[in-house]
Amino acid sequence: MSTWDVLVIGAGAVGENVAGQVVAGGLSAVIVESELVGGECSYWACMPSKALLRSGAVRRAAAHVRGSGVHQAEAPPVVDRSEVLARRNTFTSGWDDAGQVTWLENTGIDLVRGRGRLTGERTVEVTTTDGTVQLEARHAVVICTGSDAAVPAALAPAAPWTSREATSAEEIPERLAIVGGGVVGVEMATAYRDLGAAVTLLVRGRVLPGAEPFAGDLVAGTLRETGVDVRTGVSVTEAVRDAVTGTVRLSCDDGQVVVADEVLAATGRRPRTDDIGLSVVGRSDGEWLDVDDTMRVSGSGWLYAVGDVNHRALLTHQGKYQARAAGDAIVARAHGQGVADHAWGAHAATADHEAVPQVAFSDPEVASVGLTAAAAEDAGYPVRVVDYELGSVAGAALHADGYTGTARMVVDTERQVILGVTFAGPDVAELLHAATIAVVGQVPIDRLWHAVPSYPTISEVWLRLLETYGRP
Ligand SMILES: Cc1cc2nc3c(=O)[nH]c(=O)nc-3n(C[C@H](O)[C@H](O)[C@H](O)COP(=O)(O)OP(=O)(O)OC[C@H]3O[C@@H](n4cnc5c(N)ncnc54)[C@H](O)[C@@H]3O)c2cc1C
Ligand SMILES: NC(=O)c1ccc[n+]([C@@H]2O[C@H](COP(=O)([O-])OP(=O)(O)OC[C@H]3O[C@@H](n4cnc5c(N)ncnc54)[C@H](O)[C@@H]3O)[C@@H](O)[C@H]2O)c1
Repeated sequence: MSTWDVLVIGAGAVGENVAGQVVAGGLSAVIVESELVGGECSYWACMPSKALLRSGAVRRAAAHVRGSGVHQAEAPPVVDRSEVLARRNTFTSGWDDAGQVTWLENTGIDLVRGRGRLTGERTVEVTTTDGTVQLEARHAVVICTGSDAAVPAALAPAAPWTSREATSAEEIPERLAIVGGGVVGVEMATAYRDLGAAVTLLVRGRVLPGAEPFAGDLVAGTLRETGVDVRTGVSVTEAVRDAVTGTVRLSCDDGQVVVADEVLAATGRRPRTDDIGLSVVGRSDGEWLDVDDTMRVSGSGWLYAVGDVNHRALLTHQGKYQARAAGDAIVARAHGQGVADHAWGAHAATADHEAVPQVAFSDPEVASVGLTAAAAEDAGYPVRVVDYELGSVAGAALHADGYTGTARMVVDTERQVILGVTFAGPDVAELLHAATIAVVGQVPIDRLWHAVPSYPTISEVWLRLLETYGRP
């Protein structure tokens, strides 16, 4: 039995951050990884997907500025597929984790390669290529095993692509059907359209159902205008792959049939907690893990669950935020120090509840933080919603000819603070952090009038939103 202060299972971005945080706090840490150090985000999610999207986004942006030399009729698709894929491959380091392993070594984090499983209080067995090893933690075990794509039963017989195949593909299918209109669905519809595939997006409800409705409508409309066959309110009931040609035939509940060369299941995630020994803490394998705000698994004093696996916010930046809180809480508890687990305390991931930022890098982008108008009303806040057309802002008009987009601010009228903001339009991603600061800081509306946006930037929409709301 080898012993460390903290044992982390899963070396995705989140596990790495937990381990880094506890080592910085003076504890020893070992991390157990069954695939690639760096996890989903580095090799099959954020990085390759954004790399696939970037070239098309640049070409689109140029096509919307007269005189750039790129004409609207020329974009999409991108000019050079193989260059896009090659650029994507540099961001995944060719699916080689040597660079991340060097980071672990330089940070003083030990690595055991293999599959980890809880065997008792603070003990983990790792199945390696050479057999099993037993590890023990003095203070805490942290589960950071992430999530896998959830494939609906109706699609499973056709062995669909998941986000892994979509982000690592070396060939672009001529016809790609995508099932699911969440973030993966719209981002991959945008990327594969830009790469020249004929894309059909099959959505059982609305596009981007978690966002403000105008955002999903704008994305659906733009995808349609640029050649994507977007069908909403439709469910796939059967999927069959032809054994000879490899083509996939999808039958839908409205009687339509879609034939494609490949189908992508973009239908959400399931926890990677199969067979990891959760009975040790009275839980069942295969469950999402409920945690308190310091990421401690409910009812346990030593087991933490951080990142996707706790299902609080399935985003890299939010998982890393949780990792900083949990890592520092583990260090404080190990040293017998107090833990600031009150709302917005140093050891509490309070922002997970009502202040999560997210950008969908679709065409156009959707950037949001905090509560939508509907979520704020459901939560019982007294709400006033303020909308402003981004195209009327001078900076946006300069940014792109015919700029189309909308900004929404959701205000708590009792406290006069902002509960949520959504921007939908070209290149809005970088606008988001100002909104995040306003929401997390609960900056009073009357003080925001003194935060002057530079002229002529798209950020001037802040002033327009305030003017529309009226000075309190
Ligand atoms: C297509 C796609 C695009 C995305 N884009 C973005 C984006 O742009 N921005 C964003 O913020 N988020 C994005 N996300 C979400 C983001 O990828 C996840 O939130 C993030 O990867 C979660 O990190 P994690 O460390 O919790 O889990 P993971 O990255 O999944 O890491 C878990 C690690 O644990 C290992 N593991 C699992 N079980 C065991 C075991 N028993 N023993 C040992 N090791 C184990 C796995 O091999 C893996 O390396 C995207 C997701 C997808 C699918
Ligand atoms: N840019 C980003 O931040 C980014 C990009 C991609 C993914 N992610 C994260 O990864 C996670 C997974 O993304 P996702 O798009 O797979 O999940 P999601 O939950 O965002 O969307 C899944 C969609 O599939 C639909 N769906 C579920 N089951 C279905 C079925 N049987 N048939 C038809 N439709 C079905 C749902 O209604 C939903 O609209 C998300 O939590 C997301 O936040 C983030």
